[in-house]
This record gives sequence, structure tokens and C-alpha cells, in this order.
Amino acid sequence: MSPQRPQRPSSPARRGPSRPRGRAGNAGRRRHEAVDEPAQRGPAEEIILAVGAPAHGGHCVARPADDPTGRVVFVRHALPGETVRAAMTEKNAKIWRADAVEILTPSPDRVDSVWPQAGPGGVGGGELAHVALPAQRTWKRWVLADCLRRIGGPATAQAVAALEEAGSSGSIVVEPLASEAAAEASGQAREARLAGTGTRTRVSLTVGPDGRPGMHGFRSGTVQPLDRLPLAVAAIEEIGLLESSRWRKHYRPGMRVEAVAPSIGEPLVLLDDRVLTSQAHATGRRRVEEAVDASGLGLGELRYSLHAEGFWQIHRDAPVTLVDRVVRAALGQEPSAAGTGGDGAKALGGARGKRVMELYSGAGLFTLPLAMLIDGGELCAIEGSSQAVGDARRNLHGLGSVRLSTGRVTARSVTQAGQAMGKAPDVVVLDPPRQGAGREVIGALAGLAPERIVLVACDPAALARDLAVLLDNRYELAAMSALDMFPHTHHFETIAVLERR
Ligand SMILES: C[S@@+](CC[C@H](N)C(=O)[O-])C[C@H]1O[C@@H](n2cnc3c(N)ncnc32)[C@H](O)[C@@H]1O
Repeated sequence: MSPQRPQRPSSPARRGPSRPRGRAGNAGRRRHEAVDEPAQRGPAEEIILAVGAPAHGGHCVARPADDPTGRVVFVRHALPGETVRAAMTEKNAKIWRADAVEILTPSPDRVDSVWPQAGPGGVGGGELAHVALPAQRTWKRWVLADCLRRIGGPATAQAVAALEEAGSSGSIVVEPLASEAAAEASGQAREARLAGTGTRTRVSLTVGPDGRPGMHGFRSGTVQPLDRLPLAVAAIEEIGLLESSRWRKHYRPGMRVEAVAPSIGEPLVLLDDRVLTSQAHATGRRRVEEAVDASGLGLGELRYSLHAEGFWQIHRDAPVTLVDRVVRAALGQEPSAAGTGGDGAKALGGARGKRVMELYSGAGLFTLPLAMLIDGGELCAIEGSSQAVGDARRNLHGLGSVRLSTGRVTARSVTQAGQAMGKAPDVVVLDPPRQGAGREVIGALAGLAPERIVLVACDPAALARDLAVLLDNRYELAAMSALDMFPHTHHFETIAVLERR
């Protein structure tokens, strides 16, 4: 997706110069107000930009249209190939940033935003809502390839390009999750247009000074009130957190409002530390129950119980997809991260008796199916949150040979856990937070010399860094897949499988 290689999706093309319609245009004007903080600064400087390739972080690399050799500007709310009028939002010696506020030459991939309040000058967290969903995945594919090349270095980029799944393009396709794939394949224009909305089972808001809940403006401390939550599942929209007077009376400026819609039972709402039902009644319930279909692994439905505020994969299809991919990648005979379906139980026939280490294990999303499949083997997991470890203990109750430790994942704790296992683990699964595991942890992990490592990454820059260290430490890349787990944002998830040389 670039001026040279524009993608042509099935989305309706917008012809001729146009302002982003409706609220996006208004949001553009609002942006000037945001830029004006403090108020005496005057209107934002505007600039005409020729927009180039997407870059990590949800923006594109652009240059002034009348000076293509000029300064690079990171522009949001634009698309590769467009010419836009942009309002500068940050300009200093290091970086220039801008928001596209008028689209002079629209890309065929531009659509009416599914979340105008996340448009120019709006809240963060929906920065690709103006991009057709297939083109969002192309955007992310480019960003992944760019991070692997720039941050991982030539050896990392070559290792990825050599994978069968990278195909002739040499890059990894970012796949839709089941809901989006079904909506896009439905043949229904409305369903396809709204694909990727209504998928988030967790939503986090802040109450603004006026008592209305909203989200922070992008790179701003100001809470902007919201009038819709288009990315949230219907069960959260229906609670009426934004408009209902029954909620307003509970709100105080600065309060955090978290809505949690588990796959089993009623949603819960957390107001700072208080837990309320979806009807705004106080409740002693602090836990939610989640069901994950692991029949593809021959395990049927898995049940999890966790604290409502605990970490859980946010897209409604993410737990089932990740469990299937990660467990197959860890315990399958073939080191594939790419495929789902097929006879999981057969593919996992060799799992019994395996020795597994899991880092950053949360409430046990992967730990439970791994422990069930290695029957007679050994599993050692490390997780930093004691609450999550308590949840995992409960979820794994009765499964033998599992050691769940609370503590930071560090080079030392990884080495000690390896020593405690006695013999090198057969496989290590790690799902670190956004910043990745880091050079030292990865180095210690490589020092344990497991046959296989499954690295789950939600940030392509961190993935590239961690991967480069593994490739330098006697591991080779065996498989990689990428999943569009955060539609309408720039985020996505990657699973890399490495084998010891
Ligand atoms: C991306 S989540 C993955 C959890 C689990 N795999 C899942 O999918 O539900 C990352 C987990 O790492 C934990 N964590 C973050 N930093 C950590 C650290 N330095 N040491 C140990 N755990 C950490 C968090 O508490 C969180 O549970």
C-alpha cells in the first residue's frame, strides 16, 4: 500500500477532493482547539502533504507536497497515496506530526469512518477507522515488514522472507479473525462495512471534568466525552454507560470506568474499585467466567475464572484463535504457526510428557490447554501479577506437574526456573507485554536451549528486537503468522516459532 503500489479493495471509492464527512470534519476543527492548548497559541499551522507508506504507530510518512525532498511529517488519519491538508500537532527539532483535516486526493481505500470521534483531533484507539478493513491489514503487513527490516535487521528480514507463508511478496499476511472474515465474506454491504466493530469485550473510560465519560484525546491529557462505543461488543453498548442517568449519579471526575463483558454471564462495570452489575447495582461479584472452545485441540470447551479487572484478550475471537495457534505451535509435530483447523488431537499426538516453560502466563489462557496436553510432562510458568497467578491456580486446579510462580520475568528468574526444571524444557512459550521480553530475558531463554520457542508479540517493533536476539543465539525461524486482533487500530498480534539449530 503506497503511492506506487496502491491496494484496491472492494470498498467504495470516494471520488474527488473531499473533507472527511460528518463528524470527522467537525473533529478536524476540534483538533485545532486541542492544538491550541493553551488557548493563546492561535490556530494550528496547516500544510499540504503527499502521503507515503504507513509507519509503526498508526501514522503515515508524508512530505510537504511542494517540497518532496523536505522534512518528513508523521501524519495521522491519512492513507498512502493521498494528498491532504494537515494541521500540525507537534513540531520540534526531532519530530513533526500532523493530523489530516482535509482530503484533497482520496485513496480508494478510504471509507466513512466507523468511529468519527477517533478521527482528527479525537480520541486515541481508532486511528485506522477511516481505512477499509482489508486495507488496514495491508497497512499492518507493511508495518510488520518494515519493523522486521529496520529494527530486526537484514538477517531477521531474510529469515521471514524465506518462510513458505511469506510467499512471493516475502511478507507475512495479517489475517482477519473469524468475525471479520465472516462479515467480509457475507456478501452483505452493511455487514462488511461494519466488520471489526462490536468485537471488544473490555472497554476502559475516564470520567471528564464535566462528569461525562470519555477517552483521552490522542497524546493529550484532556478527556473527550464520547457518544458511542462502536468497537465494544453489543453487551457493553447496551449497558448505556455514556447516556444513562442511572450511571451518571455514580460518576466523579477522574474516575476510571471499565466495562467487562465475559463470554459467560452478565457484564460487570468497575468504577475505580467498586464493582457494579450492568444495571448499576453494587455486587459482591468480582470474578468473571470465560469459555474458550478448544475442540480443535481435542480438548472441548475450556473454562476460566478470573478477576474482572485481570488481563484477558480483548477481541471476542482472540482467546479461541490464540489458544489454537499457540498450543499447536508449541506442541505440534510440525512447527507451524500459520494454520488452524485439521485434526488437532492427531497433530498433537507427541505432546504427552513434554517439558514446557511459559513466561508472562496471565490467568492461564495457554497454561491450561498446555498442561492438559502434556499429561505426565512438566510445566513451569512465571507471571508478574499475583492476582493473575491466583486465577491461574484456580483454573489449573487438579492438574499435576504444574508449577506457577509469581515474579518478574528477568534473566535471573528464567535461568533459575530452568535450573529448577532439572533438564532443558522442550518448549518455551512467551507472551510478553508491549515492550517485549528484551535482550537479557531472551538471552537467558536461549541459554536454556529449548528445542522450540513460541514468541507471541503484540508490538512489531518489540517482536523484531526479540527475534533478532534469538536468531543471533542459535535459533532459526520456523514459522510466523499475524492476526488482526485489534481492527480499526494500528495494533496486531504476531506469533513466531523458532527452532534450535
Ligand atoms: C500480554 S499478557 C499475556 C497473558 C496471557 N498469555 C494471556 O494471553 O492471557 C502479558 C502478561 O505479562 C504479565 N507481565 C508483564 N510484565 C511482566 C514482567 N516483567 N514479569 C512477569 N510478568 C509480566 C502481565 O501481568 C500479563 O499477565
